[in-house]
Amino acid sequence: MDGAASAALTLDTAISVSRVGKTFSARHSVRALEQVDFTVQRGEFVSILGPSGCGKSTLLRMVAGLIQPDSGGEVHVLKHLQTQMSDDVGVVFQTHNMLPWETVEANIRLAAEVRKLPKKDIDERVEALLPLLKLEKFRHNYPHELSGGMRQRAALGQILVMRPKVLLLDEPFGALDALTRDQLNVELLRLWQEMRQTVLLITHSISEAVFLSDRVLVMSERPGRIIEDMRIDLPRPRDPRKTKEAVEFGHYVAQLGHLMGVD
Ligand SMILES: Nc1ncnc2c1ncn2[C@@H]1O[C@H](COP(=O)(O)OP(=O)(O)OP(=O)(O)O)[C@@H](O)[C@H]1O
Repeated sequence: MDGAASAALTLDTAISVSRVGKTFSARHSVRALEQVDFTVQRGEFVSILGPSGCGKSTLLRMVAGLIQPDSGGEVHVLKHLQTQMSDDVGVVFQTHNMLPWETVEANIRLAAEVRKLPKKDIDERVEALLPLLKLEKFRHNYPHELSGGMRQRAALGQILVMRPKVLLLDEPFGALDALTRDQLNVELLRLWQEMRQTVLLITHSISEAVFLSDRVLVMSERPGRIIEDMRIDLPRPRDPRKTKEAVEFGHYVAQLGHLMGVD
């Protein structure tokens, strides 16, 4: 890391991505990312918007330690060079990862049990999580007995049980209808306000990004670069109706729409 990049790694930095590029060379060579640089402070909620195929998921998987950048690029999470997955970082994908033959509660307990956390601690964590996720009444249900929104809430629970300091969300509500998605966004904000993890969210929805975030990063067409880093100065806590009716909300949405060429 050079001087400037290391200076950016202040005490409060949770995620630092510096000079990251990625070329995949499977069937044919694809340059997915080019010179990506950004930092996320501890406790910040940051969203990434960008056209389909610009490398958003690739970037998130790098922050998760699932794939490595090309030489020269570095990703640090909580001051550690990210070379593999760690329990400090939780990732939720668009499709859930629940075992169909286990109940909601058993699925939520799973990661903590695999890591052999004391039963008492797991019990406490699950009892705290179920009401937060509004799943108390469904704890004994199986995944196929849940609605899509409940399944994604349970999937979030499977990750939150590990109390990750950094939460990476790859379009976690992307497959849901608009109404359920709006409801889950409100719940996600509520959870974040209680737990205050650092969150990095990938979304295709401009209004979702503005509603949830402290900052929105916009990526270019592939190879993806960060072309905008916009601070969202809307007051918190954010009431959905008041926030979305605010003139400033409309301005942010319009500015981002313009940058993404959708206006
Ligand atoms: N494991 C891989 N092997 C080869 N190519 C890959 C791999 N993963 C991603 N790519 C390519 O890298 C590019 C970026 O993909 P990525 O999934 O990161 O984009 P994205 O912005 O998340 O897309 P979308 O918004 O459509 O989900 C694509 O061209 C994709 O085909």
